[in-house]
Amino acid sequence: MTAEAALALEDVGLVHANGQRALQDVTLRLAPGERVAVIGPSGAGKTSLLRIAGAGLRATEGRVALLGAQPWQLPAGQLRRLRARIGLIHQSPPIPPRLRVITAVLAGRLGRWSGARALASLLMPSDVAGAQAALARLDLADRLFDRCDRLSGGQLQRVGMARVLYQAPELILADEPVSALDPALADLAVGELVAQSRDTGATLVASLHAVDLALKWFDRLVGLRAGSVVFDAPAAEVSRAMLQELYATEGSQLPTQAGSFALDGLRLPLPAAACR
Ligand SMILES: Nc1ncnc2c1ncn2[C@@H]1O[C@H](COP(=O)(O)OP(=O)(O)OP(=O)(O)O)[C@@H](O)[C@H]1O
Repeated sequence: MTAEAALALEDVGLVHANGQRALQDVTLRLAPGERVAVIGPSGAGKTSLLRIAGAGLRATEGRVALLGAQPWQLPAGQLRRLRARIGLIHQSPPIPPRLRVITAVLAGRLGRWSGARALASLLMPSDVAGAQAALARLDLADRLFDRCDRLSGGQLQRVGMARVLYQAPELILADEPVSALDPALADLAVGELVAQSRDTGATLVASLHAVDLALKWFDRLVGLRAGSVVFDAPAAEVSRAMLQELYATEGSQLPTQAGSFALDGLRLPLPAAACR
């Protein structure tokens, strides 16, 4: 395992505290700036994988290197600083309901600010333009001063994403970031995550339910099923047979933004490779 990978997992396994195995022998290596979508049926282990990648959960087997460090060997202060270089996007962002949108977005940089600046920003938002610009990218600039508990689930998801765009981390880990968005907004939002990675050089890993979104926006797809990597391939090489095998437990349907569709009647604008 060398230091230059943005993320390296080697033979990683995870058994949850209740004995449930979530991951087995997962080996993945991402170069800095790489963009990877993790796809797979429900329960495949996508969330578990991202939590391990973000040093939120410790693997029970194997080795993990994150931005050149081995997170679980760091003292608490260094682990905190490492986590501040990672942007986590959750399906349901853990944002206190009474917080204003602007404060939630500015919180993206709390880990990098001094204690005094962080406290001052909580009392009096310091970078209104910066927060507004991040929200505008997700078509939410008009909700800047709203309270988060006045937002819909999809709006809240976009606030969580704006927070990470504002944070500008080196590694973005997005766990089903667009599950509550309509197809047009989902496309916009995933496009903005990809643009952020292109513009800043950030490495991006996103778990996605919608196969068409993954194929459209990502260079590389990792298919996960029952805790194991079924394939790890450039998007252009992901074939219908590979997807069929990955989603075999879900019948003949592939999950997409436009709704499930039968593999046999594949008419969606998927890259040519996926229609083979
Ligand atoms: N905290 C937990 N305790 C025990 N088992 C868990 C826990 N979290 C997840 N699991 C189990 O680990 C396996 C993988 O779950 P995980 O949430 O990682 O899958 P997923 O691919 O993200 O699923 P989904 O697409 O439905 O969100 C599942 O069998 C799940 O039941």
